[in-house]
Amino acid sequence: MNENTTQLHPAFLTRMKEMLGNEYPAFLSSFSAPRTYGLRINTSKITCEDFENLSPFPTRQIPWIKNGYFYDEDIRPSRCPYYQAGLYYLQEPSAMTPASRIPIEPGDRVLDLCAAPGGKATAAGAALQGQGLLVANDISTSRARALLRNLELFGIPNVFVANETPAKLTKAFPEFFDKIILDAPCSGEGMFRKEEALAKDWTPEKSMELSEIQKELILQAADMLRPGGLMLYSTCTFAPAEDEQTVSWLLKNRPDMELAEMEDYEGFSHGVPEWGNGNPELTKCIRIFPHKMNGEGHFLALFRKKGQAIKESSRPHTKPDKNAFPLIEEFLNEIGLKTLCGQPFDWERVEIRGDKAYYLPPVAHNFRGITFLRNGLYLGDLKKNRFEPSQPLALAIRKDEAEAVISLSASDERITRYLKGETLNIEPEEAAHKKGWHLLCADGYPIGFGKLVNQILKNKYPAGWRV
Ligand SMILES: C[S@@+](CC[C@H](N)C(=O)[O-])C[C@H]1O[C@@H](n2cnc3c(N)ncnc32)[C@H](O)[C@@H]1O
Repeated sequence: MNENTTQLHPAFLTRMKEMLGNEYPAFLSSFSAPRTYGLRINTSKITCEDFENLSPFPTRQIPWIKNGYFYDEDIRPSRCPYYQAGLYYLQEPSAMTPASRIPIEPGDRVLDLCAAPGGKATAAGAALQGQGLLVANDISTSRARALLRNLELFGIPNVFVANETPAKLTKAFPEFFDKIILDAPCSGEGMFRKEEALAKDWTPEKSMELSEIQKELILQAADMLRPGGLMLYSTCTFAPAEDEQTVSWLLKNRPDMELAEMEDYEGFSHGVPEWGNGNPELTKCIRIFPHKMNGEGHFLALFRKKGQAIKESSRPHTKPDKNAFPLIEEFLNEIGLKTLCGQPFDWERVEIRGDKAYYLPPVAHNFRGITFLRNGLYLGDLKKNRFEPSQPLALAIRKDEAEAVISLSASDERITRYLKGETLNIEPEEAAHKKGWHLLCADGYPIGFGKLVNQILKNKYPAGWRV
């Protein structure tokens, strides 16, 4: 045992030795290997090719994730303005795998049941390209807030961020979703290298306790999946009680659920039937071990619900409050915005609540009784005679979608100063107009709003977003 494995509980090591046999020494050695660092490109804002051309730091493609890149430990991608523009999400490479193995298409109705802080939900939202609906839920209020912030940073407009018990959601959404991600709370054995606290907190009883929760969650999630829909179950643990055994339990209790194949990669291992109830179908599950590939540790199972359901088309929203529209319209005209996330701006989706304006998801649903943090995109505030745009609106606008922009190079020190809340001097040739609302962009990618007066850009980057 080396210094990196002395923290590990002897019962954990004994179980891993039994599971891995002659691979066990390699598994142990992986604890002395450096951690892997990754970022995932937000393809709803930038293509991978454009990112590769733009990236100011070196990256290497993650071979099993189309839009994922490794970066070195000494790089701080969160300090780069592209991060504040929502161009990528920092995520451990194996944790990118679940969202990459469920085929989400624009227009789908997607649920991420245990979504905070948003590692999988941001990927699902980007795949939707503004069409369909993403319900992202977490039972913890503080974690749901972090989830909302990450979805806003990613510029995802068609989202409903809930803070509910899965039982309540199950009642509201019977057989509603085309795709479901259940990234369950787990003992986190695959994250021991990344988070030492998880290793210290591990007890032999923990997996059994968590597996009871996982069984309940997976049944509730199955209830919300429409026939013909797909559900991805994942954990970041190696414990069979939380992996193959949870999957076996669902298959046994829900004959309408079957396992589906996922796109393979040479470094993946597969589910082991004997670690579950012996069902040979369990080999369709994917396991990620740190001694087999450049990732920490994960388990994935993709389920299909048997049968077919006709996909309901989106319904228009009812009763838009048109009184507030002129102020919003005036603002949209001022910045020259006609589309949002590539779709024509749809006034039927504008909802006014109090003095706030929202852009509802294109899929209408009755969310009554559900505790939520956000329904749609927060557009901004209605003041007495004017409209103040929100930061989430700035981030939902795609490159070249607005006309009134000030586009500086990401390396221009004014971008850093803007992100700190300072006012900026802008040369006449740098701004689209002489005065008024502008969208400040880093290399064309929106960062936030400002108001130009006499070559001074008044900073509208909200205090809570500053770096
Ligand atoms: C593994 S984390 C999710 C990570 C997230 N999917 C991501 O990729 O960023 C599990 C989450 O489940 C939430 N959770 C725990 N128990 C839950 C329950 N009974 N129902 C819903 N969420 C739960 C936790 O608050 C936690 O945020």
